[in-house]
Amino acid sequence: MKRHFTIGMAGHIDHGKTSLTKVLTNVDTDRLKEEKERQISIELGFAPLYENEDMQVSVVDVPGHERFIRQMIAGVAGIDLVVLAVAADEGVMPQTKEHLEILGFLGIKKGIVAITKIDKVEEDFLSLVKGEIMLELEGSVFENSPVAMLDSLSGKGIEDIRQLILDELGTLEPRDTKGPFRLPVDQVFTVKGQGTVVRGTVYEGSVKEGESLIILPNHIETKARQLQIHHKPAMQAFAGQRAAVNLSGIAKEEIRRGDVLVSSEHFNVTKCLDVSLRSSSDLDHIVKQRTPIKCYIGTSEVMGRIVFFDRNEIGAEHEEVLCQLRLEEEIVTKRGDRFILRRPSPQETIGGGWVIDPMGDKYRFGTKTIEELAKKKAGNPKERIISALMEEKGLSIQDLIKRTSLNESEVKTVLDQEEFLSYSSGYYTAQNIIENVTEEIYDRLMEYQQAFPMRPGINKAEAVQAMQDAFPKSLLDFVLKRGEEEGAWKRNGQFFSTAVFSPHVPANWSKRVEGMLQAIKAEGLQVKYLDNYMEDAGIPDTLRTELTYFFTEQRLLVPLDGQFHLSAERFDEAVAKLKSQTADSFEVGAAKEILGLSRKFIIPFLEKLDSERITRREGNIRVWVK
Ligand SMILES: Nc1nc2c(ncn2[C@@H]2O[C@H](COP(=O)(O)OP(=O)(O)OP(=O)(O)O)[C@@H](O)[C@H]2O)c(=O)[nH]1
Repeated sequence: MKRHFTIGMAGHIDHGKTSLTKVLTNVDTDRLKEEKERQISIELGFAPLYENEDMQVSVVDVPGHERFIRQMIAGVAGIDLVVLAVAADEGVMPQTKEHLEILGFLGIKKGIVAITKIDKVEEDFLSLVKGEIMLELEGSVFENSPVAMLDSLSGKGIEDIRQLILDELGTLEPRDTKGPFRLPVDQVFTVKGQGTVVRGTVYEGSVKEGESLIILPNHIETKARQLQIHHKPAMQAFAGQRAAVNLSGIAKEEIRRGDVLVSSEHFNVTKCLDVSLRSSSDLDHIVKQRTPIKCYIGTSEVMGRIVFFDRNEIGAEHEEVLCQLRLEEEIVTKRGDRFILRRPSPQETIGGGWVIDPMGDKYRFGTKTIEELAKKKAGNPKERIISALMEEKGLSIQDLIKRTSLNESEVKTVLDQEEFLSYSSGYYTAQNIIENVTEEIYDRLMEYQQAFPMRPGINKAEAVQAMQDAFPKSLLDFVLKRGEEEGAWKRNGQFFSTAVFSPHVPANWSKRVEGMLQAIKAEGLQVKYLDNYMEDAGIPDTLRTELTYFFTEQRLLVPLDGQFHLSAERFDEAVAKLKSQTADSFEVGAAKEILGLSRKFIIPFLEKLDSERITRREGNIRVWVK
């Protein structure tokens, strides 16, 4: 398959980037009128450099002026190789250095040094000039890079650098064009008769004409109606290619630079990132805890703050710091993405680094958090999955792909291992999380039983409700069922209790309660209000509701109309007696006589029979049902 590469041009203002691009590609990237007038490249200029059956190469001419560093960051994201232009007559200048550092932050590994304007230096001095420049480049990505000596005006050295570029590109690993498609938008415009077009470098994956796409972070659905690569129609655009995508059904106002075009929901929309940060070696001020920053990531530029967990400030020490970025707006990112932080004003590079976890959380200040972040940073696929599961307890495959930035097959390979299991269709967790949830549920049952020994256990809905903030509901359902099957607890209707538990009166009250039940039983069917017996037995108010519930639930007493509570034994005897002395049905008068009850007691008693479906009332008579 054809490979696609983008080459970036970096270097100090006026060091010949645009001229070199022009002689290499025959395209004048300084194409805007304003640029022509001011002789400064304002917009990023892209031009095709080379194409054969195996590869297609384009150049992005990155402007050199300090003010335009933001554009350089947007352009460099997605670049395979950087050509650093250094004018022979000036050598390495301050802005060259800033570019070098930014390239380092952006993780650019391959470079070529183009020493331009060699016609401006005596030939005898050239090797000296070259030596000096290479000395300045020590420690940067260009330290061991091939060097070309050029005169862009006469074309001297141009064929050498073209060959160097192709040779270097040949040594690069192919970009992943198989994964989900992502294109950070850097330009949005309307084309007459076509509608909205966005342009950017395809970061990963590929896109086909007609494909359904999503614009993040606003989740707007759209379609790639047409594709263009370097102003020529194309059926498909691949990672590394600069592409223009004509989108259907979208107004220009709905999209802006910094938005990201994706093919699936595999990407995180986030405002809080765990990152590895290195400060700039030129940083001349202290960056304090929660300092406002401007974060450049992909093509987005968002204000935010740095949050440290093991210090309150950083200087120019350049060491790696694990910290967090809290942004004011949502961005789209995944693990491994590079970013640059700048001071909002005066504009100055603070540092840069890469995203460890795109979905950061609130953590405590202290070494424990740093240890966790270090683990996350080092994490192999399995550790990353475990760490995401530990935070969320259970996740779908889609969520795991987002959280870990692994691809689908990597996620599935890890989930196939025995430490993981599916608790609901498509949702996974780890065995030890199941154990933790089991323990937590068990502890809750024990606590509940201690607090309410007279209740049959904890109501399922209540238990799920109480734990739903910490665990997904379907995971709780799964663990409740599994614990029941394994005998960790038992279920009685809607109630769960530990396996050996049965509701009981607390030992210190059992004697009095027993006496009270005897007293109620002794009174037969003509009882006083339950409260009177409680009073007589010296049962405190606080216990009465629980006890009443217990008596009914355990069927020690049968409540009539909520006022009287009969001993269950006496109630059953009365039902048996009535049944034995009547035929299929009976009238109130007959029941009164048989049971020797006054109207005050017989009516609630018979209504109880109806409500228990022992009898059925039909006008004046009651028919036995069972
Ligand atoms: N003599 C000589 N002049 C050159 C050479 N390359 C570029 N120039 C001149 O240097 C000036 C700046 O060149 P550009 O190519 O625009 O430089 P640039 O780095 O793209 O500048 P910015 O885009 O503004 O950062 C122009 O006047 C060019 O004609 C060269 O090899 N020899």
